[in-house]
Parts: sequence; structure tokens; C-alpha cells
Amino acid sequence: MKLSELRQQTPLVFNYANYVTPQLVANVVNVIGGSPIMAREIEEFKDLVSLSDAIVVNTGTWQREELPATIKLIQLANQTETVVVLDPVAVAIPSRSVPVKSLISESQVNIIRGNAAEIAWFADVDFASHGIDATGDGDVAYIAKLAAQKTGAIIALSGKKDVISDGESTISIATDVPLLATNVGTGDALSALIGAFNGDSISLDNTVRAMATMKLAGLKATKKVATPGYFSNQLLDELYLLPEEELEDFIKQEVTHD
Ligand SMILES: Nc1ncnc2c1ncn2[C@@H]1O[C@H](COP(=O)(O)OP(=O)(O)OP(=O)(O)O)[C@@H](O)[C@H]1O
Ligand SMILES: Cc1ncsc1CCO
Ligand SMILES: [Mg+2]
Repeated sequence: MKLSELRQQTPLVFNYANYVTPQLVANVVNVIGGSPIMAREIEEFKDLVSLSDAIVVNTGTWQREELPATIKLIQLANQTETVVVLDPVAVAIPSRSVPVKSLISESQVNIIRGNAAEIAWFADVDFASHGIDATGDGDVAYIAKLAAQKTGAIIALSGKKDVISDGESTISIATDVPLLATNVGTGDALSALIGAFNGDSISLDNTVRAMATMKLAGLKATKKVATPGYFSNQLLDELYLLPEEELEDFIKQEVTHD
């Protein structure tokens, strides 16, 4: 959906969040115009999925015992055709990849949002990482396309250059906003934004719009502040104030088709 539609429809975004960044994730959903809810109680899943427009599963602080509940959550969303976004934090670490493999084989994730190292794992390509951060170099457009073909999901690869691919079309936004990488959780919040923008229907365009929203708000914040603490607050303000026309112009100017 477009930003004005998002603000009108206030999509309910159910975040199965990590315990590091839920406040940032909830606020980003809120200031853009959506409505966040965080939960992890299996007894609540049926009700919550029936009320939600998007489900965002973040495995950042996941415990292995949560796997059956998470599969159940995504299966419920699949039954109601509610979009599911997966944020597979540091999935390339071998012990972390085991439960994610089960998750994606037993339930259908529609969109996977991760940094280059996380997405490279789905593509079966080596890419250097350091904990939650991607540190390597590689052909990110190729990696995103390959990951989309292997998983059947839309891939939203974030970084200096963002890439969105469904395995056929591949789209890039190469706008460098280094301060976005200084705040832990902008990626988590981006995954929730992707959920919100895809709340009415799942598409490459809606995913591009969500990625462009974070880049543009970050770019605007960078023009006003220069350090990470102020940047975090300014980013929320820029998301809150973002004019739809500016976002659509930014997409026209910055988006390239590979
Ligand atoms: N070097 C960079 N230059 C420009 N923008 C960046 C850079 N690195 C990240 N970003 C932007 O930061 C946002 C988050 O992406 P990132 O790849 O850092 O996610 P992440 O590694 O999952 O972060 P986190 O785990 O801290 O939430 C995206 O909007 C992305 O475009
Ligand atoms: C730091 C950290 N550790 C697990 S999740 C998380 C937040 C970034 O995804
Ligand atoms: Mg992350």
C-alpha cells in the first residue's frame, strides 16, 4: 500500500520480537501510521492472527523451545493469508541456522528481510559476518536473486545498497546513509515496516516502498543531526513527518532495476 493508505488503514503489525529492540520496532510502526502489538503466548496466536494485517517473526533472541509455537504462528497466518515477514538475525551461525531451516520448511514465509550475510545464507553463498552484522563484500543483487529463487520468498536485503528480489525482478536502492547502521535495531524496525506496507497485499513494490521509507527518513535525519543518539530520535520524527510525494519522488529517482 502507499504511505497515505497505510496512514488511513493503520495496519496491525504483530511482532514476534527479539528482547533487544521491541521499543524501537513498536515506535517505528506507530510513527509511520501502523499499529504494533508484541506477543509470544501461543494461546493468544489465533485471536491475534485473525486481528493482524502482518506477522513479523524476528529470531534474534529466539530459544529452540519456541520453534513449535513459531511454526504454529506462521501456519495460522498462512491459513488466513496474512503476510509473514521473517527477520533471521545472524542465521549463518551454524547453531542458529538449524531451527530456521525447520521453520521455513514447515511454514510459508512470504518475505525474508536480512543483511547481506543473513541473506547469503539462504542463497548458500559465503559472506563474512561478525555477530549480527554483515562485514563482507559481494554481489548483493546476485545473492538476493538467488536467495529468492531458493526460498520462494521475496527477499529484502538491507545494507549500503538495499536489494529487493522475487527471483525474477531485482530492484536496488543504492543510497548510502551510514548513520542507519549505527543504531542497533533499524533492521528489526525495517522488517516491521515491510510488514506494515505489505498488510493489504504482498508485492515487490510494497517491499521497495518500505525499504525506501527507511532510507529516505534516514537521509533526512542525517541532514539535521550527525551522531547516533540524536539520529535515533530524528529518524522517528522523519518517519512521522514523511510526505508521501517526497517518498514517491525518492523511489522514482533512487530505485534501479537490474
Ligand atoms: N552501510 C550502510 N549504508 C547505508 N545504509 C545502511 C548501511 N547499513 C545499513 N543501512 C540501512 O540500515 C537499515 C538496516 O539495515 P541493516 O542491514 O543494518 O540491518 P541489520 O543488520 O539487520 O540491523 P539490526 O540487526 O541492527 O537491526 C536499512 O534501512 C539499510 O538500508
Ligand atoms: C544485538 C542483538 N542480539 C540479538 S538480536 C539483536 C538486535 C539486532 O537484531
Ligand atoms: Mg538484523
